[in-house]
Amino acid sequence: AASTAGALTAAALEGAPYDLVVCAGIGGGFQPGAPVGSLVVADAITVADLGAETADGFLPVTELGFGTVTHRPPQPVVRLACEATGARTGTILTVSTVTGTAARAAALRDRHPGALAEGMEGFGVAEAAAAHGVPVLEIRAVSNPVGPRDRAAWRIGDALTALTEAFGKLGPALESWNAHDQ
Ligand SMILES: O=C(O)c1cccc(C(=O)CC[C@H]2O[C@@H](n3cnc4c(=O)[nH]cnc43)[C@H](O)[C@@H]2O)c1
Repeated sequence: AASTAGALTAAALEGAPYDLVVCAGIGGGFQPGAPVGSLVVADAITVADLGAETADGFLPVTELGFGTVTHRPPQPVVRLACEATGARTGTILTVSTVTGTAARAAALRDRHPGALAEGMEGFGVAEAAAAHGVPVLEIRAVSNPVGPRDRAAWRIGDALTALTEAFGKLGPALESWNAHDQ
């Protein structure tokens, strides 16, 4: 969030503001929707653990009466990105603790039925972009299943290769999008 805000501020001060912020990285995939090696583009970027724990369960900040928990990338950009890269689309959760048990994965799926992936940066990046009035896109290549911690199941190299290939297609596809028409 801090780096994104700094880059957006610097660009604006130089008179060359950005039209789009792209948050890209590897992530965990909820099974069976997002297998290892697949790509996910967010139609919603949702922070999963920003709130308060109560005796009756978790309350997101919005239910406490403040803040935001979801940012929605522009639909035309999501569609272009999916068409160009073959990515699936769904909610990408932002967590501050990587999920490491089946119980936590199930709890997240119960609370966020549309969740396909989780990562750690998307919501912070989206908050910074929103503060600058710039749209945001999040793309994740799935390096591991969301669930019981199993380092042997990580495929970071394969995920980074998939992400690199996707980026080769994303740039040209996004050039056909006019930020000012959204
Ligand atoms: O130690 C672990 O069990 C563990 C499992 C998965 C990922 C990590 C990381 O520290 C990676 C942080 C980095 O990668 C993204 N990422 C990748 N997989 C996940 C995930 O399953 N849940 C959340 N974030 C993930 C994350 O966005 C960071 O950039 C450690």
